[in-house]
Amino acid sequence: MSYFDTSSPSARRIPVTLLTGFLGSGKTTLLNQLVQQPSMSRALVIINEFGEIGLDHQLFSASTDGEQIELSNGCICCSIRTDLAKTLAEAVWRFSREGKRQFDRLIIETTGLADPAPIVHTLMSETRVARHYALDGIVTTMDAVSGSTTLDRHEEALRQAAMADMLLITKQDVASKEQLDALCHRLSAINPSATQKLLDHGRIDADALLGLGPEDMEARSADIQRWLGEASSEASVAHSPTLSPHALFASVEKAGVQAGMMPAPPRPDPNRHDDHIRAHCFVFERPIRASRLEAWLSLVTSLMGHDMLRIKGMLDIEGRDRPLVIHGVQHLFHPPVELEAWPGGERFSRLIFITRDIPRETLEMTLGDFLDN
Ligand SMILES: Nc1nc2c(ncn2[C@@H]2O[C@H](COP(=O)(O)OP(=O)(O)OP(=O)(O)O)[C@@H](O)[C@H]2O)c(=O)[nH]1
Repeated sequence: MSYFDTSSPSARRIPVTLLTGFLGSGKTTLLNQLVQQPSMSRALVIINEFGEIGLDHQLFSASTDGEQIELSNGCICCSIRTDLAKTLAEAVWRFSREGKRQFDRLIIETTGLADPAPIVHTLMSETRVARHYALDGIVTTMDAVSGSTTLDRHEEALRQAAMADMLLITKQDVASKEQLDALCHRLSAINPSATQKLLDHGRIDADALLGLGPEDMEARSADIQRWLGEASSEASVAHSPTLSPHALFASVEKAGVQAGMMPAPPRPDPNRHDDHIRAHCFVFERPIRASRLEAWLSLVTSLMGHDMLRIKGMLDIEGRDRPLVIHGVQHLFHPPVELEAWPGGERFSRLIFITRDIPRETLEMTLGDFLDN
């Protein structure tokens, strides 16, 4: 029997959960919890990351043996939509053994800047995809601390909230009651039909996220587009040449992580989402002194405020053997987490900044001053 045989009951379409939510709102944290649970044990996970150096897939693979695909050459809602379609179509045979598919559910974690509508469109309208997959639901994480500000400032967040079947409100433990109430109230106005749940560090019964069953996603998507006042779901993205290296920092290539992560020349710029939002990735080969990095991070977050959207890092800190993972979401820094081992045995620091209207040179100049002294 072939897995292309759609007449067979075992070849029913594969349910897809679209996991979305703004930068740093807790998608990877949730995903790591979900894949530990029996109902997700045969899930294939696709992680789409913004910027040429991805960390999420490494943090995810550190926590599970499950099958995963990393897409980091751009955002699947815009610049690499065709890559998504191709990846989905190929996954059916790529993750098969002796004619049997090795996964029976798909979870797609989008970038924090993704518009879910074009992704839904790809799932439903690309014949080679729609033949095998069916949307099971859109789950959106919302950060209770920064959620209201993010909805004010970023249309992407508004779209993610508006399209959700389930809204998972994260970080209630560090939010004030006013922040939490205001966000829940606002979300009810934006998307009254979505279920809202409070999430503590990603902990939820995975079964609660299954079968959310949008009946007519196409119609709903069109309604939402109208509601958002936009005529088309097609995103247009400006592309620019890739980053130029700086003497202070080892290039990604030198650090030996080129394979599968750096874009080939004609590809869209993976670090650029639109004319304003950029990912700036830095790699350091030598261990970093914690006190200097801390001083620098507090300087840039206080100076650049809301325009510093997200900081992620896996760091080789002087005096420590294990990697330290740091997460900054706008003004909030989460407690760092020490991993058991260096993913893939590659010991070096990587720092990723997702910014609005902050040129790379500004970061390089200040970082250079701090780390040189
Ligand atoms: N206090 C608290 N922290 C949380 C909670 N959920 C997630 N976090 C923290 O928030 C930070 C960002 O979480 P991630 O899961 O990486 O967020 P993300 O949405 O995948 O981030 P991007 O990939 O940048 O879009 C991490 O430090 C998490 O530990 C929560 O419920 N409470």
